[in-house]
Amino acid sequence: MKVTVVGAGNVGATCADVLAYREIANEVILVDIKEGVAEGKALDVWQKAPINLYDTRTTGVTNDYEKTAGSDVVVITSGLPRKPGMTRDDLIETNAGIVKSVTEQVIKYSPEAIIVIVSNPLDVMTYQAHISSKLPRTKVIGMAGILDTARYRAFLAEELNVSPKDIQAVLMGGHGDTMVPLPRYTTVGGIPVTELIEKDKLDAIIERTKFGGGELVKLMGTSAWYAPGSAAAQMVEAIVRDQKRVFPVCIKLDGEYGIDDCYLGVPVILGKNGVEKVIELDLNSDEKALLEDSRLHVKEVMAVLERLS
Ligand SMILES: NC(=O)C1=CN([C@@H]2O[C@H](COP(=O)(O)OP(=O)(O)OC[C@H]3O[C@@H](n4cnc5c(N)ncnc54)[C@H](O)[C@@H]3O)[C@@H](O)[C@H]2O)C=CC1
Ligand SMILES: O=C([O-])CC(=O)C(=O)O
Repeated sequence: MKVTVVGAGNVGATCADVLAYREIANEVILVDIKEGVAEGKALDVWQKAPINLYDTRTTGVTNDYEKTAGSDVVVITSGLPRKPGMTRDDLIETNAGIVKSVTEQVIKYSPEAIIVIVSNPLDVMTYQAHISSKLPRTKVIGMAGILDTARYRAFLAEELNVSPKDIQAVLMGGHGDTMVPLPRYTTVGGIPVTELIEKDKLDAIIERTKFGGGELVKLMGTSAWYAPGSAAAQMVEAIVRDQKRVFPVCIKLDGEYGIDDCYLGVPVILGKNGVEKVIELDLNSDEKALLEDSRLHVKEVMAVLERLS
């Protein structure tokens, strides 16, 4: 299995590292526009192989898409990260141009690839890659839900003093402040979370999750990379190993949840064909209202993209 990661910055390099040391792919190509960056980071990951004992070949290139030919999965992380005081949506103008040109080059050499978008604003960059690639919607998907759910699970594990491994959760909607965590579908070792935590504490964790990306931007002056890079690699693993994992993933909705023509995070089954099924939960009226807020927000940002192009 061959996987290309475009953007050898914080998230892209982390993703390539996880793909290599967990031997998720046989071959990883790291691409960046900045001369030497991808080559250097790929070489560094390869030099770690004898220490951490893996044999995934990792190669870096500067804008040379011929080397990415025949990739099974392409992860796109190229683009600006936000700085303190910015929203993800503020990145749209620069990142739309980057995602468009990268997608066009990737698809030229890997027409059968499944594309995983990471660049922000996530839902609308997935839209951009979908229209630029002309691939079916099931093969152009965005990474956000695994990360947002991981933050929610990590905060709950800390509060309840349990292993994060035992917390299962699902989170829907856009990757932003309007994301929709679903306490009704959150369990701790099979026990509904609402039986283990007071409502005000759970509400505080949900609020912290919604602003989880911003919390890290404030601390570091740029956005997160360890959890995002690992989350993207987990999506790649589900695809290349045909694992049929159930994850929240951003995809264009075509009638599911009564929503048409909008890119939103929803639970899906992820396997070798990309999204193999969108799982439709029976949402209650409060959850439906939150999802509708999220849809309206993403639609507004989609309209900005349409005006730009
Ligand atoms: N979906 C999500 O949950 C998350 C999304 N992100 C987003 O991922 C993106 C990357 O974040 P970082 O890695 O932290 O940024 P970074 O600045 O560390 O890396 C971005 C890399 O993209 C490269 N690049 C720019 N234009 C390019 C082009 N045309 N072709 C190839 N490479 C190009 C840059 O040279 C740089 O090395 C940002 O847009 C950020 O907002 C970050 C974390 C989570
Ligand atoms: O917050 C950001 O800008 C990066 C991101 O999407 C996240 O970490 O959730």
